[in-house]
Amino acid sequence: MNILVFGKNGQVAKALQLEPVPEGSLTALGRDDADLLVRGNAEAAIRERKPDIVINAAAYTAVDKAEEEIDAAKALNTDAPAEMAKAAHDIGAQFIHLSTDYVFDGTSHDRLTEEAPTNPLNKYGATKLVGETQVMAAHPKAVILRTSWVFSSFGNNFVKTMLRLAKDRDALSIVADQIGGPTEAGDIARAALAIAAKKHRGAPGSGIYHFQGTPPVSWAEFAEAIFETAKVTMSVSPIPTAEYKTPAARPLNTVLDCARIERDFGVAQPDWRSGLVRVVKELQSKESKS
Ligand SMILES: NC(=O)C1=CN([C@@H]2O[C@H](COP(=O)(O)OP(=O)(O)OC[C@H]3O[C@@H](n4cnc5c(N)ncnc54)[C@H](OP(=O)(O)O)[C@@H]3O)[C@@H](O)[C@H]2O)C=CC1
Ligand SMILES: Cc1cn([C@H]2C[C@H](O)[C@@H](COP(=O)(O)OP(=O)(O)O[C@H]3O[C@@H](C)C(=O)[C@@H](O)[C@H]3O)O2)c(=O)[nH]c1=O
Repeated sequence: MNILVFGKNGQVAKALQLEPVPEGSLTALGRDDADLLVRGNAEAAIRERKPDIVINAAAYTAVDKAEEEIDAAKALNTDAPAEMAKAAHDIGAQFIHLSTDYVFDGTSHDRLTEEAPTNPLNKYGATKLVGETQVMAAHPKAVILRTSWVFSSFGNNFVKTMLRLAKDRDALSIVADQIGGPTEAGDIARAALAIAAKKHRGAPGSGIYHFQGTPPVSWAEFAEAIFETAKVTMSVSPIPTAEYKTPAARPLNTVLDCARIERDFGVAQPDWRSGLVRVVKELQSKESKS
């Protein structure tokens, strides 16, 4: 099983590169190998390497900046995934793509199934949603993992932001009315590889699958858990979204129903608290070495 990953230096791609690939190999490509802003690069890379499976972990993930840089967000989140899906389909490769809880508007009070109505509030979510549709149109057997609130010891994420802010602050105001599920990049990588192996052996599942850490929390509760795990003293004041102004609007409730992925691929919902312990340990060990 030969896997080609796009997004080499991103959180999920880095986690993928740390996992063992039984009976196979994994090659990751970054911006220097294939700049995805240039049409045709993704297709050329897939045709040249002829993998069994393509995993797209590249994206434009700067949610606020995407409001301004719409062309780049569309190129990365819509056009490049569509091109990859078509090229993968053409050479007979499986395709696994990642999407986001920000395709929802967050107004539902229920757990969101894969069929729940979408209505992105921001450009990042909108470009990811069209990406989902185009991927499935180009490659009907593709798998799209919709995940959320990704954290790891690499790149940019909320855990690293909180620990960075704690260096010169002893109090933070954090939104408490946005509820979702933090998801460790390592858990996403293991889920994607388990699905890749099953699809490679001919397992039938395809389409959109929700995959999110549990239990559901607010960003404020997540921040409390981060400081508690890292043994950092910090006063967290819960605030409503209205009091934290950002260029891009964010959805309130994005608690995802993850039953389908367990039913079709036997992938259980991970407990983010275990992932947080691992990631805080990794960050503290990196810091003690620097
Ligand atoms: N982060 C999150 O909280 C969430 C992420 N997701 C989805 O999961 C997936 C992975 O996210 P995550 O690992 O956090 O993403 P990251 O932002 O950590 O990584 C994205 C990668 O895309 C690469 N990239 C950006 N522009 C280009 C370009 N022009 N050409 C080639 N590569 C480029 C970046 O490269 P470089 O390092 O060179 O900039 C980076 O390595 C994405 O699809 C994202 O939408 C879903 C829900 C939540
Ligand atoms: C730094 C900070 C953030 N916040 C709020 C802002 C926002 O509502 C929430 C999270 O902030 P961030 O900007 O770090 O997270 P954000 O970039 O919105 O994270 C999203 O990224 C994309 C890629 C996804 O796909 C989503 O699933 C989600 O993970 O916390 C505070 O309330 N206080 C603070 O001091």
